[in-house]
Amino acid sequence: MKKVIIGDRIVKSFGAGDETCKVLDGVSVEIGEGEFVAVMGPSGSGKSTLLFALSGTDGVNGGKVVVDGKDLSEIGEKELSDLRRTKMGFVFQQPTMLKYLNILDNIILPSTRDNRKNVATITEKARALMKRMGIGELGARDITQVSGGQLQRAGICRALMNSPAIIFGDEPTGALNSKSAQEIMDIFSEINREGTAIMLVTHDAKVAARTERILFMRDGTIVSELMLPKFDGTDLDGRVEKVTVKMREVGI
Ligand SMILES: Nc1ncnc2c1ncn2[C@@H]1O[C@H](COP(=O)(O)OP(=O)(O)OP(=O)(O)O)[C@@H](O)[C@H]1O
Repeated sequence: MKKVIIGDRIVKSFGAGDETCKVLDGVSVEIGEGEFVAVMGPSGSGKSTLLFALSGTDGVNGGKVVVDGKDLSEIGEKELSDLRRTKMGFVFQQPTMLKYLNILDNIILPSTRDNRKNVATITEKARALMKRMGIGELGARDITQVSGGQLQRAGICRALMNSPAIIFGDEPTGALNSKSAQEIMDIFSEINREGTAIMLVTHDAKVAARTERILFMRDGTIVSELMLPKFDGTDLDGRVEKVTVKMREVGI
């Protein structure tokens, strides 16, 4: 399987001198094309830091991250930002949307910033995505006039605008009720079935159970891994049970 991202013995520290804190302690992980991966672990174990390192959001202090054959530490700011924009999509717990723009304009903003000529084509793509995500009628609304689940759908539309090879999600369902969370996971499953790799940080066994590989972190290292068949919509309870057993085994 071709790799979208390779993390090789990543070390990440914060602080300096006596105050230095090693948050990632030599983590190696590879994400294959079209893979659906979850990262679980206790609070502070380094999950988000790993996601930020693999996505080039933050630099690393040791080891390397390779995306699309390029070592992120060897490319310039502009190339890194182009790589992130074209290959990666990001979905956070609280979608970071601008208050003075409506939903549609928020979705197209990152794509139109560097491409003012193609606003009509970009808008058309956004509208098609919004329709698919069940928010086709909400483009003109303010971000305060939609529910949390609808706002997250808008965040997913924005992440998909450049047809990325991988979507990173940091607790994307963390602020949603369980029904909305499962609906958002249905969307992620569909996106993944179409070939986009997804890497999600989550505390929720029910979310992790929808993925096919779960990495368990403790104290800045990956201590265990659970493989599951790709989710086909059946036996979610059985999958959740497997994740829960493993969580207990690992001590989460
Ligand atoms: N910018 C930063 N400066 C200093 N310390 C940081 C910074 N970012 C993260 N840390 C520390 O690194 C450790 C790991 O943080 P991280 O957010 O990766 O954990 P996490 O596993 O995602 O936790 P949670 O489940 O609570 O979100 C924590 O101790 C945190 O305080």
